[in-house]
Amino acid sequence: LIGKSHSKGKDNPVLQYVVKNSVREPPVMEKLRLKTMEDPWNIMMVPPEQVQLMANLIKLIKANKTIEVGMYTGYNTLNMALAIPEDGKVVACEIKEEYVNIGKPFFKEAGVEDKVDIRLQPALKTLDELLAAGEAETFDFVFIDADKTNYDNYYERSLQLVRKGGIIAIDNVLWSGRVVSPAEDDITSQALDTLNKKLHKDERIDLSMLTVGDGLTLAFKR
Ligand SMILES: C[S@@+](CC[C@H](N)C(=O)[O-])C[C@H]1O[C@@H](n2cnc3c(N)ncnc32)[C@H](O)[C@@H]1O
Repeated sequence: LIGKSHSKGKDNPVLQYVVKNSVREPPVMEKLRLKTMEDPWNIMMVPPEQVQLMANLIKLIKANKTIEVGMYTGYNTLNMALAIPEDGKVVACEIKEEYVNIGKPFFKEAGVEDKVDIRLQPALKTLDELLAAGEAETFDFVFIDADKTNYDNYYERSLQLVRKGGIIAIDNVLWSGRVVSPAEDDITSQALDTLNKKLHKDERIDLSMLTVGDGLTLAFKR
């Protein structure tokens, strides 16, 4: 697995060629990415080559309402906010205020702050609140990228929240390759492997598992 262009794949000439010859990053996103690179946990950030794919999918399906499960500094939240129409919405789930505060000024600079609805609490609570508020089947695109052991819960909620033809994108599904034979005490790899195998048989979706970044599954709701 090549990995992300700013971490494991930093010195991979083929990946760097891909980035150099295909990434079209808006200046405000470049600023947020560089700011995020100052954070010691920048390895968590979704790479530009991946956010651009998700922006293209969002435009392709004419997504209006989206959800980010695990926002970190908001690089993909900003990406989605820029890809949706003026009246669109991104519900951004995060538990750490320090991360949210890094992203906020860039949402403002991009003029998309009104599209971003930040929920500073556990993502599962937010997804359950959206369902309780009658928002089932009103979302077009969900990106799952928070605590891995909760992924199955996020996936099941997302399937209820997304409309037919909507997309659930699930990040880190290859977990640096560790899903291939998870160690006995590695509950994260085990959880991801179990979810991958469940999705393979799940008749509620069509799917593609991509080797971009740390592995990205696209689940298209039937
Ligand atoms: C891999 S990072 C997300 C990267 C982000 N999607 C991006 O665009 O760069 C995972 C984030 O999920 C957050 N997180 C962890 N557990 C969470 C939970 N239960 N609810 C909401 N966010 C959570 C972490 O604080 C972290 O910022």
